[in-house]
Amino acid sequence: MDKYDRLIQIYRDKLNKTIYTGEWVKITQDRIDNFAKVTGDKQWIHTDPEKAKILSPYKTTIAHGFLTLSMIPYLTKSNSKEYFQKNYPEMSLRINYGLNRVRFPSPVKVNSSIRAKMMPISVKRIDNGVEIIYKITVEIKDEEKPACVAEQIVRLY
Ligand SMILES: C/C=C/C(=O)SCCNC(=O)CCNC(=O)[C@H](O)C(C)(C)COP(=O)(O)OP(=O)(O)OC[C@H]1O[C@@H](n2cnc3c(N)ncnc32)[C@H](O)[C@@H]1OP(=O)(O)O
Repeated sequence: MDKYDRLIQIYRDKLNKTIYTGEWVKITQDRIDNFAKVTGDKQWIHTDPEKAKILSPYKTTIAHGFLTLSMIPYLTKSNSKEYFQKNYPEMSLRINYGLNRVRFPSPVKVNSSIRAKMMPISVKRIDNGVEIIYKITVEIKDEEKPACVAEQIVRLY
């Protein structure tokens, strides 16, 4: 058994279980505006509180869906050194291979709080490595429907 088989063994026991629940993070207008600036997506539904109050079905500004998506590493702390050492023993490199299904079931209204949960749903051997797929659910405080559900594919070497 090599280091990849040992990692697969560890993850087989974690499959379909929530292995991490992050802290709540408030989504401020400032964060939304900064995301609008760096991506060039300045649609009023996100950036104009006065217009949104009158015209938006949500009666306030909402976060870009891609902002929520891009916060997944921060919300799960999965890119930290501590996370890597704890969760991927013996590995030296992690690659974000991409996403499968992504949905934004519920809008994130400004000043609401979100957090992420991680659940490994598949683990398999690949050439000189291991591939793990996580189901990520981003919840909104005091709301039933999540902001985002996504499957993230991670490769470990
Ligand atoms: C110009 C603006 C740009 C933006 O960036 S806007 C910001 C980002 N987008 C949003 O905020 C959209 C928010 N979403 C919604 O308002 C609603 O969403 C919709 C109106 C778009 C659709 O609503 P409904 O037709 O009622 O669909 P459903 O029941 O919400 O399901 C949508 C998909 O989400 C999955 N889903 C819902 N709840 C869960 C859950 N709890 N766990 C896992 N998946 C869930 C479903 O299965 C389905 O998926 P399946 O399209 O593949 O059938």
